[in-house]
Amino acid sequence: MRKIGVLTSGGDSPGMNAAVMSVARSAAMYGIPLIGIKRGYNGLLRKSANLKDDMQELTLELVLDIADDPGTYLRTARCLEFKEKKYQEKAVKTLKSMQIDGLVVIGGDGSFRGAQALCDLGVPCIGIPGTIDNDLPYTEMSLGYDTAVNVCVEAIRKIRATSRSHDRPAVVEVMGRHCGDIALTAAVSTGSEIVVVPEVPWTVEGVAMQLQRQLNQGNYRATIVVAEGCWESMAPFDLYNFLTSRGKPCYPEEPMSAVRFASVMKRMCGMVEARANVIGYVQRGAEPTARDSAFAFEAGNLAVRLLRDGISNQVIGMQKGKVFYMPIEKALKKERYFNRPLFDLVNSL
Ligand SMILES: Nc1ncnc2c1ncn2[C@@H]1O[C@H](COP(=O)(O)OP(=O)(O)OP(=O)(O)O)[C@@H](O)[C@H]1O
Ligand SMILES: O=P(O)(O)OC[C@H]1O[C@](O)(CO)[C@@H](O)[C@@H]1O
Repeated sequence: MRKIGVLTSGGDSPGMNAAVMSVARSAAMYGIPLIGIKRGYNGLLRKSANLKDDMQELTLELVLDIADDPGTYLRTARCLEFKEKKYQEKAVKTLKSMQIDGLVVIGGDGSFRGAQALCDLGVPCIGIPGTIDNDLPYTEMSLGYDTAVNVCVEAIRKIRATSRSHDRPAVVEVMGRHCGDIALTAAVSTGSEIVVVPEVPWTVEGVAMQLQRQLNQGNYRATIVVAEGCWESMAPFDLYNFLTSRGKPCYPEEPMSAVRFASVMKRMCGMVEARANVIGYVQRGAEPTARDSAFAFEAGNLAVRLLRDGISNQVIGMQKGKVFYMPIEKALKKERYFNRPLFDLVNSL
């Protein structure tokens, strides 16, 4: 390997910087110069006027202290045109011109598809899972998920404390576009009474009945944890007619949201108040937990060792507590498992 490149792609995730630091220390130890590529695959398409805005040599001096920092030092971005072959070929040209013989890609499944495309064009790539969503079925851990869950748990505990003081239920929206893992784990870890996720179809009336059951039991401060993407799996509901007929302004085409959902619950269950909280980007911009940082450290080193040893087109993961690797193509074909029994348990107690 003359040089190795590293990039972060997709949504940022806590632990990405720790992985870059580990890649840098490992590359330095094996005597391989390391180039940091900026803003995901955009950097490989050389969109900036100055080379240094697209890539820079990552010396130890630059990255030794970034491991604990949230966000990603290399910046990240979505680069939609990279799905097209002509742009992938352009990236290969850039890599060749920079004498970069191998690439470490830190990101989620979309980023891994990009890495697979580069592998198909002859560029050795290794993927490190970095997404808070935990939607990569081949691995038990993805950088940022543990941190995101812990941020949610801390927030929900506080929300439940004030909900308890005021005897009023709360709707808490957490991240997860197509994946309800953050919502489910956060709900289980906080004793929240109801959880709603994109994986399981649901009705507004059904959740109102669940909440009513809690109220009937004297639990006036039940927490409904909803995953950001759960509105997609909601059965059609006439929000406009429901809210406007009950004196709450709403426009005809307005979609459901945590705030509107809390309003609907309040009116369906005849409560004085129900409050919505959207935890949002504090989940993604948090400092990594020790668990995420430790995984990043091991994964970063393994990625460089694999490239050094001529092993490529692999993604790194965690299975039964051990770091391992497997072919990207195979990993992307794995079916995702959603813990339905746990989901049913939370909603049935
Ligand atoms: N099929 C594909 N072929 C080539 N590149 C792809 C493909 N899908 C995605 N990418 C590249 O990966 C980038 C990130 O993808 P995506 O937005 O799906 O995020 P991700 O890596 O899955 O992470 P997260 O879901 O956590 O945001 C895209 O903007 C694009 O540059
Ligand atoms: O940065 P954006 O485009 O708002 O992305 C949000 C999405 O990214 C994720 O945080 C994953 O990185 C999802 O949970 C969320 O739906």
